[in-house]
Amino acid sequence: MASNGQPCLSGRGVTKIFGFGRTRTVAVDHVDFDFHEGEIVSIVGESGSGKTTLAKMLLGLINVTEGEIYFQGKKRDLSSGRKRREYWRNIQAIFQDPFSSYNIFQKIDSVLLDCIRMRGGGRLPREQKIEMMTEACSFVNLKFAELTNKYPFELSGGQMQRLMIARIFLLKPKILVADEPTSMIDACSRATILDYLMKLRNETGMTLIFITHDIGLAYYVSDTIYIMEHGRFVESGTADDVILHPRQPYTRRLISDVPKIYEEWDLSTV
Ligand SMILES: Nc1ncnc2c1ncn2[C@@H]1O[C@H](COP(=O)(O)OP(=O)(O)OP(=O)(O)O)[C@@H](O)[C@H]1O
Repeated sequence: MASNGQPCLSGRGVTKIFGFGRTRTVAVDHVDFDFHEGEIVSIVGESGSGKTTLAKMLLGLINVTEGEIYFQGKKRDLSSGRKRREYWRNIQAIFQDPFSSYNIFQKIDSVLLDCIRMRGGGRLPREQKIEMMTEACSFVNLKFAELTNKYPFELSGGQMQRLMIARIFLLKPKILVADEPTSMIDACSRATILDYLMKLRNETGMTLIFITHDIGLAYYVSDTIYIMEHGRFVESGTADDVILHPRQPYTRRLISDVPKIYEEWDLSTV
């Protein structure tokens, strides 16, 4: 594990209830967690298990009904606009649909300049900003010079996700929540995106939280895995512990849906 052992984001009894009476849904039910600095964590569960709701609470996009979230050891306080903006400097997200992640009227230059501004670099000389944007694009193998004056929708889905990672490269948050970031792109781009995310973690030491239904992907990328069923964490531990020695029937079922998850591929039979 690349973690240095300090919990960066923790939760105790974190719960989210939507609606009242007959429409009442307990989407996340008293979950406890400790995500450490530099750690890659996956939260794995089937559709409707509460993963996205938990991700939104981590990001401070929706309120917690019950329980507490701690950021760097202190109770998280999002009670004012200033505190929320400060928190969002530290935690960022990549969502599954790159097409809906951009404002269609905003050119790529402006998307990246916003990130520099958010990091306090708004008054830097133009040449320095261009240098920073060029570096961020080349980190994900995009050429900034070819992107200026273009709109994100002129890129492919895979290129848009890479641009998302270039944004994160500029923003350098302490925590990145990636909610099914590869589910809408082809298999080849998927491996590339995962590799860039891991490279980014290695270079910046950020905590990476993957939200996914894909336990195979979780095993490939994670230090730690949390298994979510009906809003609860039913099992958690190192990726090897959870995948090689699953204790819960639910985990075993998720694993059995991915044949040969941890066996070597025998290409001689193909
Ligand atoms: N805004 C909302 N209002 C009411 N119920 C909601 C709301 N958002 C989510 N839910 C319910 O909470 C439960 C958990 O949903 P959530 O989207 O968190 O699951 P998920 O594991 O992310 O699923 P998926 O993988 O399909 O995105 C579901 O029963 C869902 O219907």
